[in-house]
Amino acid sequence: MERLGLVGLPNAGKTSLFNALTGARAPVAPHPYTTTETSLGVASVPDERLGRLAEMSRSRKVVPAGVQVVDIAGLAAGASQGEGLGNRFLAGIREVDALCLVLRAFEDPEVPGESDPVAALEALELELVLADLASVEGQLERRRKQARADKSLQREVAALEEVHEALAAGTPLYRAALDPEGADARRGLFLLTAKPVLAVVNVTEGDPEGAARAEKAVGEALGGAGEVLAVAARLEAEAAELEEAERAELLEGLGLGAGALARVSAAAYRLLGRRVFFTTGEKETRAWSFRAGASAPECAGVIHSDLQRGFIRAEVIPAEELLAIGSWQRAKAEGRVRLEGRDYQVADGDVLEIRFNV
Ligand SMILES: Nc1ncnc2c1ncn2[C@@H]1O[C@H](COP(=O)(O)OP(=O)(O)OP(=O)(O)O)[C@@H](O)[C@H]1O
Ligand SMILES: [Mg+2]
Repeated sequence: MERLGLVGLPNAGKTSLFNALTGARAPVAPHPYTTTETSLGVASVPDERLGRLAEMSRSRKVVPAGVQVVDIAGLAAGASQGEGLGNRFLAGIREVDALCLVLRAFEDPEVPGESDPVAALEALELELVLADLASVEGQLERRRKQARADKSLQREVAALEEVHEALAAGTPLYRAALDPEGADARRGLFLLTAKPVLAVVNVTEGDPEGAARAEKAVGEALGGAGEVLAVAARLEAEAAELEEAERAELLEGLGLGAGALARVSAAAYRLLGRRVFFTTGEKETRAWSFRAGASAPECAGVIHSDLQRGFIRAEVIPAEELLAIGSWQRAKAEGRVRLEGRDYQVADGDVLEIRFNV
């Protein structure tokens, strides 16, 4: 499962957001460095097609797709030099697939710290860039020496130099315009700012104008490098403790729609290039996560390795089409369920039934 790491200054509301997304009850407090160990949880990805399919099939169980969320210790200025919980913080970030920058925009005199999301973004970016710069500088020296003897390393050196130049100018790699040719060489560097990002602006509840303003300012500062979502994390964390129906009612009443979980997990899915397909029957209806572009046997393997090994064919119909027809049997009888082979690229929202033989 892909991992989304919550990154922010102390007291930004990372754990509140973590609790809102995962339904966990990790400690939240108005003092910095409440979180010292990284905690892991799973955010389910709400999908309204799932409930409708389950209803159609009268399924006994419904299983949504998920994304792993990692609550990382707060970052302090100077973390790249080992300040605050410096190294622990950086190690936590290395292990995730995408970054969710949590930026404080709520006002609360009880909670120490600034409420300036753009300044917070700059502070975070500076630390991440400095950490990357330190790793690139070490490697660049070594590679330059090696390239004198081995000309085949020159391309790698060129890629490193390009990265070094961007970082030295203070630009995180997620918004640097880098030569696609150097992508392979860059992957081997495991740099923090090479990961895709999204930003959550943690706003005061019940202030839509303030939220829109903060969202816009951060969007401009990020320069289109990532999606920006305004979330009232404290309120959403409280809502996450309620029963599902009560929660939906509360969020609906406040004009928050499906809430932060739906918006943030959907944004993370887009960012990570994830897609879902469905299986549906009386036993269960389930959403399965796969990488965009995966073939039918690869998707079968997401369900079980036996299904990939013994893959024969996939029966396929888009969820919306199936829902309009109203039953799998009828869809089959009407010839609307397609039979696809090994080369079929599964599309987001496909309902699959795998024929296999082991
Ligand atoms: N949108 C909000 N409005 C008002 N208060 C908030 C909001 N979000 C979080 N808080 C409060 O801010 C304080 C810090 O929140 P939280 O513990 O989630 O931050 P954190 O980023 O995890 O901090 P740390 O770095 O110490 O782990 C808590 O008292 C929390 O209730
Ligand atoms: Mg915390």
